[in-house]
Amino acid sequence: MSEDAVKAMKQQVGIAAAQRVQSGSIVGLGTGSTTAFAIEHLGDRLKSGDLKDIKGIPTSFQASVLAKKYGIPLVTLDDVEKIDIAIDGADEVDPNKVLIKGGGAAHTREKIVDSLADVFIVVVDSTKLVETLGSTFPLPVEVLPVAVSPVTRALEALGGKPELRMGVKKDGPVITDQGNMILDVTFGSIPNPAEFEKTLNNIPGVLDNGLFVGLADVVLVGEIKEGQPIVREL
Ligand SMILES: O=C[C@H](O)[C@H](O)[C@H](O)COP(=O)(O)O
Repeated sequence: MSEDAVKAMKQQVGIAAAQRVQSGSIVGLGTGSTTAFAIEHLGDRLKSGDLKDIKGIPTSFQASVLAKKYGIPLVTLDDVEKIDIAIDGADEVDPNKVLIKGGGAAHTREKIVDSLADVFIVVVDSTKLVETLGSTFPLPVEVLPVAVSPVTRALEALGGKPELRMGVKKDGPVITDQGNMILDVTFGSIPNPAEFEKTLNNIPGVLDNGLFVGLADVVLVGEIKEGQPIVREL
């Protein structure tokens, strides 16, 4: 599939999710290239007057920068008791709406925000749909820098092949918004994600991993049909 086609699907699905936000809502703002289109469209709706009085809770510096660019007022988790709706992308989605996230190293904060939302809408293009999790994308694990070596060994003992994520346009490892590092772990497949999520998070030094189990309420999928981008619900 061409890059333009994937971009068109992401844009369409991002807009579709942003259309579901109602005036007065507290909105969790996810991270990544698909959610960026949703944030932009929320800004467009605010500007046109179609949407009023929303407040965003960003899941990363990226989301916060975009929200400011598009005129979305921001609050923190200290300012609100609940989040009405969260919109976020994913790297893999299985038929049970279980996700792998963290391709942008933001999954720890995303999980906090997405799990607090009354409605969590996932936005993906059709290339993200998989039968078995872990088959196309390594699982991101956020790790305290001092614990990278022991956590690497623990992940290997669980059958994974961990690789320290390295920066692009930056020498050395990727440092997350929280000051930690990311191990991308290839498992080949993850047949029991609910149990595995807990097993991984029990390793001392692991902050959180990219498995999102039982959190997604709605998955919107961008597809190309007869040459045009369309959106369907999984
Ligand atoms: O850490 C990043 C996030 O989990 C993203 O939501 C995920 O990687 C999907 O990103 P994109 O929409 O750019 O494919």
